[in-house]
Amino acid sequence: MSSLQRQGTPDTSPLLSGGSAPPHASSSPLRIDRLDRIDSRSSRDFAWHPHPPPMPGSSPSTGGGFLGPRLGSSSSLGGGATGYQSIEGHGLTLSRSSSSAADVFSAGSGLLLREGEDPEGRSPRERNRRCPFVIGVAGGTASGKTTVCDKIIQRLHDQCVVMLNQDSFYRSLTEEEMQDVENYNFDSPDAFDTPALLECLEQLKAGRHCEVPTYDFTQHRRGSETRKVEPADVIILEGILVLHMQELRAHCNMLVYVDTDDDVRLARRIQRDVQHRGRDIASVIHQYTIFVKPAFDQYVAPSRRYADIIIPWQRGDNLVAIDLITQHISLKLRCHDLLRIYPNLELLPSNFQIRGMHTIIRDASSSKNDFVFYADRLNRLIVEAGLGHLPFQEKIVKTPTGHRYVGVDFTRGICGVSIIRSGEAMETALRECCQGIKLGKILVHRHGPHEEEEVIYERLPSDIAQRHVLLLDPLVGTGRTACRAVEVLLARGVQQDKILFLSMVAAPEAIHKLCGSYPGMKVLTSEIDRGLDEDCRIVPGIGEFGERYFSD
Ligand SMILES: Nc1ncnc2c1ncn2[C@@H]1O[C@H](COP(=O)(O)OP(=O)(O)O)[C@@H](O)[C@H]1O
Ligand SMILES: Nc1ccn([C@@H]2O[C@H](COP(=O)(O)O)[C@@H](O)[C@H]2O)c(=O)n1
Repeated sequence: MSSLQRQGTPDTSPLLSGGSAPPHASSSPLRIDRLDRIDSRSSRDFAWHPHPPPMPGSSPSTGGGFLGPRLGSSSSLGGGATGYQSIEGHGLTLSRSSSSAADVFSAGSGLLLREGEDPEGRSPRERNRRCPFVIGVAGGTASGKTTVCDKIIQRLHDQCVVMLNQDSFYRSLTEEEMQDVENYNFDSPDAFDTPALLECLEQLKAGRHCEVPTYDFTQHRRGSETRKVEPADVIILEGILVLHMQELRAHCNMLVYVDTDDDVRLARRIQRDVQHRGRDIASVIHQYTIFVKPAFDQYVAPSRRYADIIIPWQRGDNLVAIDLITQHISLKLRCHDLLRIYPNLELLPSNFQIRGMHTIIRDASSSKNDFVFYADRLNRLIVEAGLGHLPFQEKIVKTPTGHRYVGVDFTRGICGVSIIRSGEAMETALRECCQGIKLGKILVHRHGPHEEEEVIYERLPSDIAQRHVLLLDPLVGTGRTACRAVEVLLARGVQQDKILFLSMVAAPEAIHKLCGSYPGMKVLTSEIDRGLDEDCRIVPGIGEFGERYFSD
């Protein structure tokens, strides 16, 4: 009997508990590759779907793995790494990343559970889950994938996270294959029951539980038991071929590659397989040479190019990398909490152009010219996005080539109302988009952060009650001034569902107040910041917007 056939302790646990990684923080850089892809995938796929979401049809980039900017601990980059931005409280530096979780406030996880029949037979808990954030984690055998996932799960302790191991979906060997198990290639894609894994993944993404097989590495077959996995906010899919298999990658919002030197992996593998998988050293080395290493070179190493994040994992725990990943996931989950709670909240879809505009606008050292230029540019995008929410009517026109074009007609009867003084900075964008639009103004004054808001001045179109109103204020912090302005409009007979509130930056407090108090009113903002400081200023914020825009 070869050691591949030996009896031993079944290793069917979803998490290998063994292993004691040295608890020192590594200064290894985390190689960030295309965090923009994480974001673009996230904005497309990672949305709250009351019904099962559509299958994401992502087409992975084939760009080189290490071309992206680097991220490392502050010690590794030092102060000289220009162009890098600090993540508050963690001493991290990153480049091009979308945001740190520190910038965003958690709205909690107020699930909207309702009892009742579900046509798909899901429980209320299953039904009300949002579409989960899926992280694919790959890397060579014994690279530390499970350990990395374990650490991510520990850090996401306030979120509901489940793990799917590709290992659990190894096919059971037939009697014939068992006879010649030494020559069976467990590192080939054919060794896995990928349809079963996909089915589980799809069930979880649809908000349903799934039954995951248990696998016995000593017997090379599935156990009779299955493991029930409940739907969760975050699904971690881990395995050697997760990044290699396009059908698995397509499900992931974030792709992580755990990068560990071959010799380190072989040493870890020998130790693990001997201790936990009933093998002897000779058989591990034989299997490694004949199958594991060639398959690594053929499938696993090349799949690194699909990774958004590559984590060097040979020298202790790379906590910098783990923190960055968990911060990014928290950011996504928290933003979606607000979007899920308030159907009347809209976020301007982000991209690097928009992030770049925010960066200049938020930079205290930006010149007045730059501030105004980029504020106007961003406001224009916000206004255009806002106008897209107005009702429309079909309109058919004839093109110069004589063909029919079925289009839409812009809504008539709209007006803008700016909240003085910052809101007036958005008037330019509105005028540029809607020629000749009527504009009104409201001035709300508050003597101190805890005083009542007082309406000092209002000048509104006389027929405002018949109009759709775009209410403009680039910054909303507590939301109290904005609410007071909304009250003025309502008192003038404007219907709630004909008000569209447009802002550049909103604190979560303002979102709660505006969206919660006026569920009929749509609120559109470009970014949601972390919160308010003790003086009720938005953090990280923009500063005094009106002052920066209008003063000489
Ligand atoms: N950073 C590390 N330093 C030392 N040992 C580690 C480290 N990460 C993982 N290990 C050990 O290496 C072995 C393989 O790790 P594991 O996470 O199970 O790898 P994989 O899931 O990629 O096969 C385990 O025994 C684990 O405890
Ligand atoms: N019966 C089996 C099944 C798989 N293997 C090896 O497991 C490795 C994948 O698991 P990791 O935790 O190391 O990622 C893979 O390299 C297979 O060779 C096995 O030895 N026996």
